[in-house]
Amino acid sequence: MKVAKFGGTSLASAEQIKKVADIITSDNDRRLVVVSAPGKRTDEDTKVTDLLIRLGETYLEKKEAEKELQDVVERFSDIAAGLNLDEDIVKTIEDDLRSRLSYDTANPEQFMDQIKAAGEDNNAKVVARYLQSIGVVAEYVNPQEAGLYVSDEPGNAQVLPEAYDHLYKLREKNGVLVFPGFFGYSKEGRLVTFSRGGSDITGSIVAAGVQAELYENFTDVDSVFAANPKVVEEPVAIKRMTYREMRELSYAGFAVFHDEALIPAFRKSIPVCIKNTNNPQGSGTMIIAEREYALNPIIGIAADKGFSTIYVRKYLMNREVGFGRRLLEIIEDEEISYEHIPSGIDDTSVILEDSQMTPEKEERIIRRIMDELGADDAYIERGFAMIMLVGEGMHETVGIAARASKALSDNGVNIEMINQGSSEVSLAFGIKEENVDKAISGLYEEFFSAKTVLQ
Ligand SMILES: Nc1ncnc2c1ncn2[C@@H]1O[C@H](COP(=O)(O)OP(=O)(O)O)[C@@H](O)[C@H]1O
Ligand SMILES: N[C@@H](CC(=O)OP(=O)(O)O)C(=O)O
Repeated sequence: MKVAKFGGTSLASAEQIKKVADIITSDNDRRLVVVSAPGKRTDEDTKVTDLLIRLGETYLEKKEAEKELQDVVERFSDIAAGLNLDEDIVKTIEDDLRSRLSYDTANPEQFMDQIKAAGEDNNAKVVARYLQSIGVVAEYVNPQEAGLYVSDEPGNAQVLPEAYDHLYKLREKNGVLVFPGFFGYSKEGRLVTFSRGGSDITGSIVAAGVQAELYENFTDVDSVFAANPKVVEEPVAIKRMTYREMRELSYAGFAVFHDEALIPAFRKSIPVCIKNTNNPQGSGTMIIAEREYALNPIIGIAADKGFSTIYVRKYLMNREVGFGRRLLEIIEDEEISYEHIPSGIDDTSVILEDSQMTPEKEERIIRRIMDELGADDAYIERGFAMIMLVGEGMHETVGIAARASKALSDNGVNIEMINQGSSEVSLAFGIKEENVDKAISGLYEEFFSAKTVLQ
């Protein structure tokens, strides 16, 4: 049994859904299909999930959002018409959206989860109905009935261990099962969504649950490339990479696969294949436990913006027992997580995602560092990007850091921070956001060439 997940771009229109149906029917092992909400049809378009967020937020603010509701209905109505489905399905979707709006708004995050999940839930029903209409034995699967249990953290659900045994029972069902991505249910029966892009996570959990032979993740590119194709022109395609490499690269900015999606498949040793809905014959990228890395120690370069640094200086910091713990406690008290802590003798920096910081938090953190830790200086700098060089062969290859630093300096990029992960599968550089594109291009030229073949 294979699990095939189709992303928003693969389901953005009736035309795309027809391609998806062809892919499903061309392989009898593709029995479990996980779907996202309809995504962008063009670069300027809006994803249905974003339309739903607009709907929910407008409703919370004004207790009315008819225009925003109709925008969502229209997307599904276009799709239903293009697939020659009965009009009644559009009416059912509209009723479903209205009933979600009547959910209790006392907890806005729980309310928003109800609304956001409507994209995947209704799209799964549309896809199942279309498959039936072309003669495929297919059915929609309700994630609650299937036992996809998750923690009760709105917008950031984590799968609960017991979910896997429940999901295993899906193997007993016949035909093609269409499973909505992006959300599960708490043990108390509340709908909870994963973080954005989370249908990849559903696919991986379901693949682990049914112990699939393969988890196929269909998107809009032929493979995972060594660098973001929007930054580097025609980057080399990665044929094979390890779970660790993909995890690091997706964490560091490869938007093609959610960084939390690998773990369930990895734990059950299920290979993952990234493929293109618009070119399903292509071999795609296989993500597996091990690869031969002698020829290609580095497999990819990723970058992500939106980081800030809390810089702290105190003379003899290195001699002070418990300084690091007390610094992190101050950050923990503000419910902020951190990414890296590069340190010197008398100074340290805590690098974190800027989106977690507010002016009030910033003010409290700096004041406490000065007052409680007796720091000589403390301030926050914004506008950093993290560049990550990733490859299993890094730990056995001399000179990678030197080559990377030279490539950055040759391109006029100042390095603000360097951090080698303990696993030695990645090397991170902190740089100013405005330098990201030239840093990626410079590193790409240093480690890859037009002739590079990533085995
Ligand atoms: N290194 C990379 N390799 C391939 N695609 C990448 C890479 N980095 C970023 N991307 C982007 O990821 C996009 C696919 O992810 P996403 O839009 O989430 O797809 P989906 O809608 O299928 O879930 C591609 O269109 C591509 O622009
Ligand atoms: N639709 C959700 C979940 C998802 O995974 O979407 P996509 O497959 O289009 O990245 C989102 O936009 O966040």
